[in-house]
Amino acid sequence: MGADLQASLLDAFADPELGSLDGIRRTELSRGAWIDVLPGWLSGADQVFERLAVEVAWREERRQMYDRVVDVPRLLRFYGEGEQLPLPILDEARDQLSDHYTEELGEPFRTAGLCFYRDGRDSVAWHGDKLGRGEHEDTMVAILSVGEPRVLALRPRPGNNAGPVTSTIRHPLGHGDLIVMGGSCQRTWEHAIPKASGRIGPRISIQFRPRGVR
Ligand SMILES: O=C(O)CCC(=O)C(=O)O
Ligand SMILES: [Fe+2]
Repeated sequence: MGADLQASLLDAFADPELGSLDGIRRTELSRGAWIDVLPGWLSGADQVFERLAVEVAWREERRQMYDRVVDVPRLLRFYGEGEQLPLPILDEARDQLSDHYTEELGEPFRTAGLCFYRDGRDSVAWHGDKLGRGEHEDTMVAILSVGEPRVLALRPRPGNNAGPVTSTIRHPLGHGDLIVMGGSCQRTWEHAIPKASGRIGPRISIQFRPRGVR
């Protein structure tokens, strides 16, 4: 049996567990934005994916796009402040992130937004999480990814005399990986999960945010 297959079979039975955040690595972008990345933060991620896929009351949403109403191309569930999260490991993840970033962020992570990408046709268009404070203040959005690896793309926000967009970053997010977008990232940069072609399995993203950021 190959080592990869053996590891994935073991993972299928393992209870979920978070590693230390000490090994997280920062990349400075521009204009005060940065990303911190830690591959494989969550082990036993198979169980987390399976349970979230089945147990969460996923919602389809529709949004006004210019003169039409269109389906949002992913399923959603938002857990506001104080709402019970679907799995204890998500409380652990939020609390560990709050501890790790306490000095730099100055407040805890409080909400959890979940997205379910059913296949490669599901996506998120370019945006910053700037409903609320992200538009004016530095903040952080931490994303834990489980399931099919998908690319998180980042680019400087167009306009503001930003010049041509030459610096799109395509960051692959795999099963159990963590990325934290920080500093001015929500207002000076944008991010997206582009559509993907080929046989793309489902992915669930868990985004932790402080109060008033969305
Ligand atoms: O799926 C992701 O990792 C990103 C989702 C996202 O950007 C959002 O919901 O604001
Ligand atoms: Fe976002």
